[in-house]
Amino acid sequence: QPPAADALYQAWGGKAGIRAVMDDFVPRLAADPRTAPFFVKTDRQHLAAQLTEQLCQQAGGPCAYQGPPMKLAHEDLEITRGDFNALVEVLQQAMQARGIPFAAQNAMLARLAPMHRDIVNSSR
Ligand code: HEM
Repeated sequence: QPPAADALYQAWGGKAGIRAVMDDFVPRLAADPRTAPFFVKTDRQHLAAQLTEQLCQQAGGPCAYQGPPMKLAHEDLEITRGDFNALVEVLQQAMQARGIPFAAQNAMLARLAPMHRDIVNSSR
């Protein structure tokens, strides 16, 4: 029997579980010296809500991210591969802190990783 389409969503504890990780993740992004400069003016509640919709959708949950496409959302930011990797590390810290099972952490990262093509736009 194949895994349910929303197995990853369930492993994350549904939308509330995803939101809890994002509420941990966004303040970490604003605190980590590698990512903080990008988020000085950010509305953290808005970002956590938008990320929740997006990760919920990526996990196969009943959500539809309605925000700007990733290329447009990041085009003025000069994001390098190193910046992207730093954000992934901070996300790993948040997932770990919220007790997301390791396999479910990696499955989510695998779904987000291809977005680097639309987000990394600088080699500085
Ligand atoms: C897979 C990786 C990433 C995902 C899924 C992601 C997702 C998002 C989403 C959903 C938004 C909200 C767009 C909106 O509603 O306007 C956003 C905004 C933003 N992202 Fe990313 N992002 C990623 C990587 C990065 C990286 C690597 C950086 C910089 C280190 C970054 C910096 C920002 C900033 C500064 C904003 C704007 C926040 C604001 O409204 O002030 N993102 N991102």
